[in-house]
Formats: sequence, C-alpha cells, structure tokens
Amino acid sequence: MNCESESSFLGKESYAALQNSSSPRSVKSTGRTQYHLNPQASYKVAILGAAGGIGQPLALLVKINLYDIANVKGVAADLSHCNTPAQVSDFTGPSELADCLKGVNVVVIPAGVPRKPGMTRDDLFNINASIVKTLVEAVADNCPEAFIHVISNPVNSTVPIAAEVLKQKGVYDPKKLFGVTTLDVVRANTFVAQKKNLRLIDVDVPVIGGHAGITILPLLSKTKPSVCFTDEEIHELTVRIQNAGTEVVEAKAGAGSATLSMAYAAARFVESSLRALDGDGDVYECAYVQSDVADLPFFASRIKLGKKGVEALISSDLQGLTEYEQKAVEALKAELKSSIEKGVGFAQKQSVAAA
Ligand SMILES: NC(=O)c1ccc[n+]([C@@H]2O[C@H](COP(=O)([O-])OP(=O)(O)OC[C@H]3O[C@@H](n4cnc5c(N)ncnc54)[C@H](O)[C@@H]3O)[C@@H](O)[C@H]2O)c1
Ligand SMILES: O=C(O)C[C@H](O)C(=O)O
Repeated sequence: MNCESESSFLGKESYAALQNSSSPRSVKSTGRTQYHLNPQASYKVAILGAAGGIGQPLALLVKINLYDIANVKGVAADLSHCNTPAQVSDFTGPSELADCLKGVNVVVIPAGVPRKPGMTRDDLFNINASIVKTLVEAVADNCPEAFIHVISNPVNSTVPIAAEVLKQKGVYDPKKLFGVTTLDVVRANTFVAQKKNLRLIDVDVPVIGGHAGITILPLLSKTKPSVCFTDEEIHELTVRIQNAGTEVVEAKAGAGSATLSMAYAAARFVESSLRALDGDGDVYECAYVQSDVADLPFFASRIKLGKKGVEALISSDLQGLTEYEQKAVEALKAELKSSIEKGVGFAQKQSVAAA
C-alpha cells in the first residue's frame, strides 16, 4: 500500500498532533517551539510493512506512502477519509514495490515479525534478515538517494545487512542509512521525567550503543536539564530503559511488541528527517548509524541531521562519562560486534549464493 503526499508530507492535523506532543530535542535545544516546513516543498515518504502494528498508526500520524504484502487496501481506504492534504494510494506485493518507491525521499521499514514473550530480538533474525534484505534491494534499485529508516529487528544486525546490500548494489551512502532507536530516547525521557517529577517537554536523555538489551545505554549523566540521580536510581532507570521493549512484549502476552509508542517515535524521526531535508540546520536525533565513535562499525549516538543525511556524529557525548557508563560501554561492545558481524556475514553469504 502506498499513500502519497505531493504537496506536503504531513496533514495539518497530523503535524499539529506531533507539535502538541513532546517536541523533538533539537527544537527544544534552541528554545524554538516549532519548525514550519516550506509549504511549497514536495516530499514523499514510504512505509514498507504499512499494514502492521507499527505501520498503521505510523501511517495515521505521518500520513505517507504505504506498502505491504497484504491487507493494505483497507488501510489506504480508511486513511483516505482523513481531511488532510496528503494523497493515499496503495501498493500490494512485490510486483508493486518498485512503483511505491519511485521518487521517495524517506523509506521507513517496519516490515517483519515482532517478538513473543521469551524471545530475544535476535530470535527474529532468521525471518527478518531476508525481509530487510529484499526490501533494501528494491530501495537501492528505485530510490537510492532516499534516507532509509530501519525499524525491523534485530536492528543491531538488520542495519549492517542493509549496508551490505546497498554496497553490493553500488549505492551505499552511510550518511543516509539509519537504525531507528528513537523509541529508546522516548522511553528514557518518559521514565526520567516520571521519576524526577520533571516536565516531559524539558527532558532529553541521549541513548547510545545499539537496540537490544545491554547494548541500549542511556547516558543519564548527560540528561538535560541536569539532574542528580542516586546510584540506585541510575541502575534502576538504566535497566528499565534496556528492558522496556520486553516490558511491552510481556504485557501484550503474545500479541506482539511495542507498536503505538514505536509509531510515535518513528513519526518523530521521520519529521526530523524531513525538517533536515527541508533545510532546518538544527536537527539532532539519536540513531544507529555507521560510526567511528566507539571502535565498532555501527553505533548509536546523537547525530546532526542535514540535507544529505548524517552531518556529524556527536562524539562529545562519549566524553566525561561516569564510571558506571564507561563500564556499560565496554560491556556492550562484544554483543554489538557479534550482532554486526552476524548481519554482515548473512548479507555476504546471500550474495555469494546468488552469484
Ligand atoms: N526499532 C524499534 O525500536 C522497534 C520497536 C518496535 C518494533 N520493532 C520491530 O518492528 C517490526 C514490526 O513490528 P510490528 O509490530 O509492526 O509487526 P506486525 O507483524 O504487526 O507488522 C509487520 C508487517 O510487516 C509486513 N511484512 C512482512 N513481510 C513483508 C515484506 N516482505 N514486505 C512488506 N511487508 C512485509 C506484514 O504483512 C505486517 O503487516 C518487528 O521486527 C519488531 O521487532 C522495532
Ligand atoms: O522489544 C521489541 O521486541 C520491540 C522493540 O525493539 C522495542 O524496543 O519495543
């Protein structure tokens, strides 16, 4: 399914809803309350996996291009009745994927299976690796210049897979490939604000590393505004943020993983990307990207986004860490390294098999 927006990428109400909710950090950091996109600008965004638990509410929030292998016509029909300017059209199945992607500026990929209680994100690798590989091949063929937002788990491996696929196709631009870790930041901000009785809109916690278990590392010492935590609070908050996905998986008891909070977080990252594409020079988000900040080929950190993608890695966040955080960075490296190697190995093996 594909819903297209030629004149503006967000319906007015959708955009307002985002603005009324907790604003992106970059907006707060300059004291501005909102950024208005150029009304003449034309951006296209595609969601691959649009009929799923994340895809549907994400489509509602951002009202953008949608594709799925099934059940996408109904979602498009439903969305098309919203009195917002974005156009909705649907694309179902591999034969329509290329048409869905033509001219797209941002591709969001939540396609794949979610966890059930007792599973790790890595347990999804066998199914989701191939799905991401196939979809990224189509992105490479049809919109190689697009920003690619990978949501499908295990993100620590699916992003390296995407990078290998793009390399094999000769179109890899490391500045335009992102593993979406915005939900970790959203959760960290929420939990810290609750714990310390702060206004949600003021709180900003950078989350670095990756997106699974101990590889998710909130840098609580870098919280803005500056907050004092006891050692117990730091440990309790860190563990809760690391296990937040599992908290939702267990509460849903077999009916999937986080969808609504993920759609909210993904909409924020899409909005930030579009603001950057539109020329806003003050857009910062955390994301899992190709990196040199931590002796690993991929690492999540704060990044500055610009028209061409990642403009800068904010490596200063990794300086002046507390002893607790330094140990946690060292502890996560082995797991992250092995997840990256697993993704790279998969993509390379597939390529050899296809040759
Ligand atoms: N990065 C994050 O922070 C984060 C957060 C939550 C969930 N996730 C991950 O997002 C993924 C999706 O979760 P969900 O709850 O939306 O799952 P879901 O099962 O509700 O939806 C997945 C959708 O993908 C579609 N799909 C499957 N194969 C496809 C293909 N080849 N092409 C296009 N579409 C395809 C399915 O038809 C379905 O509509 C999972 O892997 C989950 O672990 C990541
Ligand atoms: O936990 C999951 O499996 C989904 C997602 O990665 C999350 O953090 O909610």
